[in-house]
Amino acid sequence: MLAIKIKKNLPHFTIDVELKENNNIVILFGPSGSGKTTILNCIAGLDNPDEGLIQLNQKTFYQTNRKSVKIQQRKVGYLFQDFALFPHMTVEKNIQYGMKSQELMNRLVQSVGIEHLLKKYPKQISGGEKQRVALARALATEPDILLLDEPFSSLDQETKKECYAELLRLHEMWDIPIIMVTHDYEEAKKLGNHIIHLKKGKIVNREKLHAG
Ligand SMILES: Nc1ncnc2c1ncn2[C@@H]1O[C@H](COP(=O)(O)OP(=O)(O)OP(=O)(O)O)[C@@H](O)[C@H]1O
Repeated sequence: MLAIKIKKNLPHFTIDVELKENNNIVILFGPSGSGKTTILNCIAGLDNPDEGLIQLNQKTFYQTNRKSVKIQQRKVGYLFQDFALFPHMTVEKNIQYGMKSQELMNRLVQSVGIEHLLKKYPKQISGGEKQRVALARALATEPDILLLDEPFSSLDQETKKECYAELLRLHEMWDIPIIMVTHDYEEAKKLGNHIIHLKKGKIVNREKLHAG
């Protein structure tokens, strides 16, 4: 169970959101600059709210006036908008970083279709390929929660479909919350149990799609 009730002042508005989610796929949907990435960063521990509470499975990541739990202790898998691959490591080493099992790695490498890229460095591969590597790396850590910031935006339709299927399979297998940002409403409907519509830091609509 993920419980969030946070406020954070930004230059032009205040993020003020409350969420309680079981192990669902939750889509954060909203215009550019509405606070989606900032919310993911607060869950990951890269940024802090000004006040509130962030809890995952009885573990308090953040609470007003208390020392927040460090990012390394949160067991968060995060795919960043800019993919954030380590430039000096090959694709293989990037995925192995924080990896839990070789078997899972082999499976992920195959399902996102990057077997042929393992010995290459990030600067030698395309944007869509980087995105697939970043997705495999986020999943390979077997996290307690998965945060995905536009994880499929640079992929072609065929690869997207395969990655959707793999994400749904892993979600079923691991039963963890997945919080995902996308600007693609069709994608949101295909993958999300819930869609949270954000505008200037506030939740303006909550859609329940699939049971969860
Ligand atoms: N480091 C920062 N310092 C100051 N303001 C910031 C910073 N990061 C983001 N902002 C501002 O906070 C607001 C929310 O940004 P955020 O990146 O969370 O939005 P977003 O919904 O993820 O946008 P996008 O869909 O374009 O990625 C924006 O108005 C942005 O300009």
